[in-house]
Amino acid sequence: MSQQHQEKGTWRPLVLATTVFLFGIASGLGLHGQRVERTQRRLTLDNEEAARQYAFLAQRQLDAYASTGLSLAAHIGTSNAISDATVNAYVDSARHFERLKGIRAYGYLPRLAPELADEFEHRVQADMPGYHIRGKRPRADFYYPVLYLADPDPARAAIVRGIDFSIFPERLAAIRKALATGAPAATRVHASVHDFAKIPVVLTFTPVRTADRHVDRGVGAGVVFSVMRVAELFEGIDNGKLTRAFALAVHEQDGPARRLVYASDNDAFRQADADPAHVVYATTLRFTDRTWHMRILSKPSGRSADAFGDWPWLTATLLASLIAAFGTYRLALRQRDRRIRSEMAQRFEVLLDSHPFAVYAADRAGNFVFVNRKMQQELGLSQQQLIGASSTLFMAPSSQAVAGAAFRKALHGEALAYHASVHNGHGAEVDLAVVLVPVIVAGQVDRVLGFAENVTERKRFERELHESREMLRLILDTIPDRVFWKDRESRFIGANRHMVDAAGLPSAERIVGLTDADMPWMGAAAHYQDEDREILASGRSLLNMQRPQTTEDGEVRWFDVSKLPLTDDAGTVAGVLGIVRDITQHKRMEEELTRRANHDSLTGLPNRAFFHSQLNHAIVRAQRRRTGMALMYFDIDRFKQINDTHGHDAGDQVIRLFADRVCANLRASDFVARLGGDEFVLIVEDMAEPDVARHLAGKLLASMEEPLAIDGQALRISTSIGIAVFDGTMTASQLIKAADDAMYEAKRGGRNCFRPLAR
Ligand SMILES: Nc1nc2c(ncn2[C@@H]2O[C@H](COP(=O)(O)OP(=O)(O)OP(=O)(O)O)[C@@H](O)[C@H]2O)c(=O)[nH]1
Repeated sequence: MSQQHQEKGTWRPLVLATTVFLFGIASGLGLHGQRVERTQRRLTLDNEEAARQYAFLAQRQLDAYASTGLSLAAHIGTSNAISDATVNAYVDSARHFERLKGIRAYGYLPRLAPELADEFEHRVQADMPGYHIRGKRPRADFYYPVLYLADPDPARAAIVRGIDFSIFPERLAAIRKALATGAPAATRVHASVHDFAKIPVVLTFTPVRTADRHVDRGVGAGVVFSVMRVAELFEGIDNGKLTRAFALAVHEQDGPARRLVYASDNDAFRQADADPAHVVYATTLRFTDRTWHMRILSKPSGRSADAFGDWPWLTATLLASLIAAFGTYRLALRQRDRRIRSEMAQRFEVLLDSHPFAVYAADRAGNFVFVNRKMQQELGLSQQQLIGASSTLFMAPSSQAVAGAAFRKALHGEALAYHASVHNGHGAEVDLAVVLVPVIVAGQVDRVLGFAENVTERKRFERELHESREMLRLILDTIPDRVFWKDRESRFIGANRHMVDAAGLPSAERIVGLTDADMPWMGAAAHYQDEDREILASGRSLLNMQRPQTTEDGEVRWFDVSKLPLTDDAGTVAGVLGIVRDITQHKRMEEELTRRANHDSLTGLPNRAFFHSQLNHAIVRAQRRRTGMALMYFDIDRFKQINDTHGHDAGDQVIRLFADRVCANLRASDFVARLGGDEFVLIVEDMAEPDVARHLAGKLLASMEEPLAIDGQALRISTSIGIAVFDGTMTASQLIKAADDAMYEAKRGGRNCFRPLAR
């Protein structure tokens, strides 16, 4: 921000505050003048409501008068009789008239034709002695004498007076109107006729219909009347509160002359006409057939405002202006800060809007106050839908706790990162890596900025990679081979379970970094590392190398080892993959097969095939070493007879025992083989002289002298031996033939002897 900006920003609050102070003082003084008036107006408003209520009460009271007259008329209409009892009943039933404020008297005026007046008087006198109708008008159509009269004043108890009400024109007009309309009618306000004080009254007449045969049926038997003092009526409303608080003026509304019905005082009456502004409330009151205009006026307060005498007000004004000025100063400062912040926020928002990450800002309550375009894309919702919404609203249930905890920490000023899953507007789950940064303003975290990277794809890839690694590990651990892989320095990087077991390690992790020198086969480590180096250098595999290995128990086991180069993405050899298969079992089977192929199953001695290869080797050795070598051919004499006499099994036993006796006489270097049947051959090497062969043949002959024990029987056998001594040039066939021929010589010579060296 520029220097000019700062100065402008600093002065502005001061100028504003001073203006507010001066304006406050001026307004305070100005307002003071209006205060009284305002107070008055307020009072007026209050009063208007009160006046409205008073008017309502007045109307209710008037309605009560009218309805009481109607109910009394109904009573007389149903029980038209003349007796003390009926008078008493009438008085009792009419008691409720007495509760009405201002009722002076009420009673019944029968409608009486003049020609029936005498009869009527006579009939009434029977029950009420002395009854006499006074004031009868000459030539009148009807008389309206008082028959019943009641007075709420205890001093003026119920009396019966025979005065004819129709002598008063005012009353006669109202009576006629009531009878003509069938509804209550009232006189205008007039002075009481008999009262000395001439108090203004209104008389109400309510028509009575009766079935009496002395009066016109259906027209009206007469009227119920009541005398009401209007002043008492209005002053009695709300127990006189009305006339204490207000001035009241009521006028008759019908007719050109506005006759005054009631005025609470002369001033009020005059004021109402002179200054309508004093009228708080004006309304019309309906009373039977009459309409009254009522005006309720405010009474003058009598107080006047003193502009400079009201020190508390002025002090308050000064104080208020000072407070307002101070408040304005603070507010202006805050607004300036807010404006600066808002400008900065706007700049930030422009920057953040194009940020490659989803960026948002949340207020202290966790509601979004800003979301950038990427954020809207990630959640699939518009800015309008997101602003104001709770940031936890979109969290997957599994992430709510971690996200909530992170947000609370951020509110304490901590910047932190976490992973969370959210549900976007399309219902899909999105994995986010979120970094929360608290935005601190005036020492307090104002809002929290969130930077969220969509890691859904990455997490899916990691998950798949993990799964495929797990699968690979499972496969590697399942196959019976040992598998390992090494780096360029021949250090193990990994191995399967069999390899780890063979290495005597507790887990696959422990093999990482070790070399063959750390393994139980450390003696072969140098050799193995040479192989590794060769593969790393050449890039070629070394396949199916079979090698024995002696275990810690001393057992020799055979392994088939293949080593292959491991290449990296660039095709460079980066390590060695080794697959080691334990072929001990296979090896043993192979040896067994070889042994079986080269040995005779009956005696366990080498067979003919083995003999031939051995003979060739012996010839080569004899020639090379120039040592003596002889071949002996021999069989059991007359073996056929043994078979024939003792059976083939016994023959087999003889062959086995014969072979044992032969072997018992041989040196380790001698090679004996069974050619088949009872035929055997013996290769004698490294002979110092030809006599060695003769000597050996003699030993063999002698060894047969002891009878064999066959099936509990002693069996004598002998052998005939043909000896051929290698002359240094003979082939194997020549040597065999010479030995064979010599053996036949021995046979011919009588058996149990050897040829040709026998002497
Ligand atoms: N029990 C048994 N007999 C065999 C076996 N192989 C061959 N033979 C018999 O061995 C006998 C060999 O007889 P020869 O060698 O021809 O005659 P010999 O009776 O031994 O008489 P000389 O050799 O002239 O002394 C034959 O009867 C064969 O059937 C064998 O594995 N077991």
